Amino acid sequence: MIHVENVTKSFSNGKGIFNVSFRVEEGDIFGFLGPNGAGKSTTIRQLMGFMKPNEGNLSISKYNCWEDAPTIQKFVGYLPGEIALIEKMKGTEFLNLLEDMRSLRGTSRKDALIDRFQFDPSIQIRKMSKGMKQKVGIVAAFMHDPSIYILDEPTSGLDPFMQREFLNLLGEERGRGKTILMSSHYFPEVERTCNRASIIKEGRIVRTDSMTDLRSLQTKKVEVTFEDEVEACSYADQFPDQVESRSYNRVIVPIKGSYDAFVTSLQNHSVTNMEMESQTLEEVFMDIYNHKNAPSDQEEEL
Ligand SMILES: Nc1ncnc2c1ncn2[C@@H]1O[C@H](COP(=O)(O)OP(=O)(O)OP(=O)(O)O)[C@@H](O)[C@H]1O
Repeated sequence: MIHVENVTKSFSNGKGIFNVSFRVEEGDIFGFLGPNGAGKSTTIRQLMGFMKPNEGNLSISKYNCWEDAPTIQKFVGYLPGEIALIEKMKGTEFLNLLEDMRSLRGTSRKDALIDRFQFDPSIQIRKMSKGMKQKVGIVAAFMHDPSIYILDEPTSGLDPFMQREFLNLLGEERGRGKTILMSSHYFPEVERTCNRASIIKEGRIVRTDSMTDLRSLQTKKVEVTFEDEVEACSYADQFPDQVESRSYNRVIVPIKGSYDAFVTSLQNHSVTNMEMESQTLEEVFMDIYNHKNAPSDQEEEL
């Protein structure tokens, strides 16, 4: 549905994005995750046809993002990272103008969205707070009920309550079969919302995976309590590669992926208690980001 293939866009200062590839399939909520300056907006601007790549191809459905930019800009629900609204207009005037441009008067979801995000659109845009402007941008991106959304840091400027409301809306849209690409630098948001994600660092994709696969990279630490110290020592001696540490009758066993070997290792040992601690997905992302978990060739996995 959304294809980014070997895209390079470099600026005169040497920054930009380099050989970026990923695919968003129909019905995905796809997270595009990276810190400030990683290249998220540069990629998204090319997807919306505002910028031409130096190399590579970007397409949405059957449309080429550069050549068919007007078509793409019409049917995609786009929320820019830096919202440039017509400052002297009132929110209502701006949204009505969009409704007219899209021939939607009376049929759009505008009023329901304004109610949902609880703001007063009758205020002049230049007098609105950042969060209010963001809400106007959200209404503008969602009101024509598009089938594809491209959202650049959509929760930026929203308070936690409104962030939750927005993520609920994304879940509902996904339930209606919509395809969503959203950039974020906030790990828990992507963990909670997306089914797949790409991680971008300094203009290059570090990894693309399903959330399920990213979760399987979580290291769990199991603290096993044996009946007595002799039993714990016997276990630690038998499985020195599995045991991270031992203290009296307890051992710590880190596990990544399958539990089979761990479960088998406990046979014939007298265990009285087990407690498990999981790495958060944010820690997994940070490991990937710092290359501890990245595939050795740094190729993305599609
Ligand atoms: N027009 C431009 N001219 C020169 N450098 C640019 C231009 N646009 C972006 N850059 C640089 O390219 C890099 C990627 O920027 P980009 O805005 O895509 O990052 P981002 O991941 O969206 O960050 P943020 O989360 O801060 O919005 C940055 O180093 C930025 O300074």
